Amino acid sequence: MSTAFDMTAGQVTIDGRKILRGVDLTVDDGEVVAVLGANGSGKSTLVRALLGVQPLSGGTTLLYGRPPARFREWWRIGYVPQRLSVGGGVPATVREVVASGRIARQRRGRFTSSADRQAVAAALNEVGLSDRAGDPVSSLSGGQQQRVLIARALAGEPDAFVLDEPTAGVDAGSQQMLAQTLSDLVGRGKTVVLVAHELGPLEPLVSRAVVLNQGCKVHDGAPPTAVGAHALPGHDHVHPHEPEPAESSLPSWVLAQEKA
Ligand SMILES: Nc1ncnc2c1ncn2[C@@H]1O[C@H](COP(=O)(O)OP(=O)(O)OP(=O)(O)O)[C@@H](O)[C@H]1O
Repeated sequence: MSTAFDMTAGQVTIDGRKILRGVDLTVDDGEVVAVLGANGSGKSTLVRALLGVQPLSGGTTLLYGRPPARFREWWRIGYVPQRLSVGGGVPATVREVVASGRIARQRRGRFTSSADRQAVAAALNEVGLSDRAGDPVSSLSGGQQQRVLIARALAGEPDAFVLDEPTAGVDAGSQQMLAQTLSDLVGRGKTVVLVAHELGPLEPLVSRAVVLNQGCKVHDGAPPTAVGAHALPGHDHVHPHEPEPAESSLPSWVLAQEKA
C-alpha cells in the first residue's frame, strides 16, 4: 500500500504566529480521514500544507513520497477548496470550471480529447448539474457552486480527494448529494481527506479522525463520539465567514480533550 500524504512535525508560521505546531500525519491510500476542530484550530492550514499550497516553516511533507516542489503527478490529487472564488466579471460557465479539473491530465499543446469531454460530462452528471452546464457559475446557489467544485475534482479522476468543509453552509439536498458522491468514492477505494466542523451524514464513511486544537493534533483515531452530538441542532458551530469565536465556543469534545 502506498502513502498519499506524509507530514512529519509540520509547522506553519504566519506573520510570526504559529498556526500549525509540529503535526505528524500519515494518510495511506484508501483511507478516509476527517480533520476536525473548532474555528481557527488550523484545519484548512493543515490540508493546504499537506498539499504544499501553504509552505511549512518547519518539518516536512510528502505527496506520494515526494516533497511538493518535486511532485509532478498533480492529476493524482483532487483538491476542493472551501469556497469558489469567482472573480467579478469572469463569466465562467459550470462546464468550463469543471473542465479545468482536466488540466493536470492534459499534455501541453494538446486539445481537449473525447476522454476529457466524457470525464466532464460524467462528473456533471454525478453531482446532478448536467442541465446547468452552460450557465454562469455565479448564477448558482452556494450548494450548487460547491457541487461544481466537487465535479471539477471528479473530472480529473484523481486517486486522492482533499475536501475543505464540503458541506459548510450548503442546503440539505446538496449535503445528501455530497454524502452519496463521497460514498461512491469510498466504494471505489479512493483516498479522502475531509475537513469538517461536523460530519453529519458523512460520519459513517469516515475511517479515522484527526482533531486539531490551536494548531496541535490532539486526537488521531476513531471519530470522537461527541462528534455526533456536535452535529445535532443547537450545536456551537460558527461559520468560517463569521467573526472569530470566543474561547468558550470550543466544542465540548475539544474542551474534554483539553481537560484530559
Ligand atoms: N493567510 C493567513 N493570514 C493570517 N492568518 C491566517 C492565514 N491563514 C490562516 N490564518 C489564521 O490561522 C488560524 C487557523 O486558520 P485555519 O483557516 O487553518 O483554521 P480552520 O480550523 O480551518 O478554521 P475554520 O473552521 O474557521 O475554517 C486562524 O486563526 C486564522 O486566522
